[in-house]
This record gives sequence, C-alpha cells and structure tokens, in this order.
Amino acid sequence: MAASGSERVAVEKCKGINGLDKVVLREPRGSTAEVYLYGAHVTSWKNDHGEELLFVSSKAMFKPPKAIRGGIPVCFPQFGSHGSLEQHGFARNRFWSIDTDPPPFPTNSKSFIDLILKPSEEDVQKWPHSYEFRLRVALGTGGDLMLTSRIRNTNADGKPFTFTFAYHTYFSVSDISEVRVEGLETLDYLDNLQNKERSTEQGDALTFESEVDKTYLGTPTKIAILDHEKKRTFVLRKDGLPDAVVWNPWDKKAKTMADFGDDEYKHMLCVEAAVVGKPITLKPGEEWKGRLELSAVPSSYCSGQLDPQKVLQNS
Ligand SMILES: O=P(O)(O)OC[C@H]1O[C@@H](O)[C@H](O)[C@@H](O)[C@@H]1O
Repeated sequence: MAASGSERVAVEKCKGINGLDKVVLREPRGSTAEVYLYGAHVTSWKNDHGEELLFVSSKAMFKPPKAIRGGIPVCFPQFGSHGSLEQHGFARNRFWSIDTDPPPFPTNSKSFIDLILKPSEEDVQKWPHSYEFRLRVALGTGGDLMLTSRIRNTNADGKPFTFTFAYHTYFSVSDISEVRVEGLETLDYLDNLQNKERSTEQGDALTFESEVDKTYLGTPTKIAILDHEKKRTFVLRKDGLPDAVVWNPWDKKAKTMADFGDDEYKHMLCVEAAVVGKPITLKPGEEWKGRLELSAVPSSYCSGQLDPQKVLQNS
C-alpha cells in the first residue's frame, strides 16, 4: 500500500492525540484523511488545499471510553436510543484492529485502510451476538472520502441479529445560518425532539435557525449540503443506507455538552447516512454492506440563486 521513492506515503500508521493509534491516508494530489483505531473514527478529511472539511470539537476528549466529539463516529449496533443499548451503540468506543487479511474487495484507491471489530466478552454480555464488522476507509483520486462497512453474522448458535446503524458525519461549515441541505424536501421524518413523532418536511431546502434532530426516512441516495459563505457543496452518496439524520444541538444543548464548545454549533452540521426506520436483520453467514462517499465541490452560485438541480447533477 505504501508508495515508493520520493512519493509521499499513501498509508501511515502513527500516534495521535493522547498516544492513541491513528492512520493517515494521503492521496497524490494532496488530500488527506485520518482515522483513529479507537472507534474506527475518521477525525480529519482535508482537501488538496489543506482545508479541513470535517468538524471536530476543540473540546473533544480523545479519552476512552468517551466517543470522540466530531469527525465520523460509527453508530452500531444501535443508532441513537432506538433500542436497549447505550446511545449510538458501542462500536464508536471500542478499539478496532487493522485487518491485515480482509476478504477481497475491489478498489481503485491506493490510499485506504481496512479495520475490523469483533465482540469482546464484555460486549457479548450486552449484545449476545458474534459478528465481524469490517470498515474500509479510502481516499479516492480527487480527494473523495469513501467508507464501506461490511457486517457479517458469525453466530454459531443459528440465531439472527438485528441492528441499526449510522455514519454520524460532522461537516465543518462556515456559518450554520448560511447552510442549506437539498435532497430531503417533502420526505417523512421522525422528530427526535418530539418523541420520534412522524411528520412530513416542507417542499423547500432545509435551512437552520434552531436545534434540529430529525431522522429522514427513505431518502434519495444523494444529498447536498450547500455552504453559501464558503461557496462549497458537500455531496453525500450512499448505498445500503436508506435514512438520513440531521442534527445540530444549537446554543442551549451545546452548553450542556462537556465536550463541545458553547458556540461551536455555528460551525458544524451532522448529516448522517443511516439505517433506522427498517433495521437490518442478518442470519448466520449473511453480510450487510453500507457505503458512504463524500465529496466537496465548489458551489455554483449565480445571481443570488443556487440552482439545486444544477448542483446535484454536476457533482
Ligand atoms: O452525544 P451523542 O451521543 O454523540 O449524540 C449526539 C446526537 O446524535 C444524533 O445523531 C442524535 O440524533 C441526537 O439525538 C444526539 O444528541
């Protein structure tokens, strides 16, 4: 995997904050990503100008067992409070291993890492199942960030298991009040601030002026986040992940979170590719795959009007 000669190393294993193991991915044109083995947590994704595209709180602790606040936590085997496990499951605060011999999985990227999580004895007490969770994090040429999860039921007792899931992506934005999300108009959602009550979104692109915590059901495979001030559009493409959670804690909730700055809500937005509405059930031997591809492109902005169709088609 490592590049030779004068080329920069495509995959480098090193120590991150508090001595935690991390992997740095580099793509020849200059984009980079960083993944902590703690949580298989992507904590950085930079474009070829070195600009950070993910939000990580200045107060993030990088201290197990607390999950890292920001980047891309992986929620498994439970999203949010949809079940009896701890909030967002336990995958985000387990130590993952580098998978040195992953089953064949095609890629055209040279800069990727395969991680694996298997249950510990303690995990089995909480969730009595055996599984192999493989996560590949890859940087594409052009700097796209690709995450592919493969979860296999390895139960020897013949029992199926059921889970919900999310890539809890924190995007870095210039100013939340200047941001629009396109692709979720007119969809049904569960409002997590109203006991998961089901409602239908209006016809306009989403904009933000207060706390939001909604799970949109059965969304298109492509969602765009337009950052007007930065003139940047994030495009999410997802496969196997029918739902999308949109979260911003806003000022009041921000103040209750020890690992989040009081004003940081202005500079982040979570849009999370997820499986929540219809949980996945796997029989022994079965595997589920969920893929997320993120790209950051310049926004087309003309005469005060963003053309959503244009942005979605051209990206
Ligand atoms: O603080 P946590 O456990 O990382 O969760 C952050 C948020 O994550 C979102 O995905 C949930 O919808 C919110 O309800 C939750 O508050």
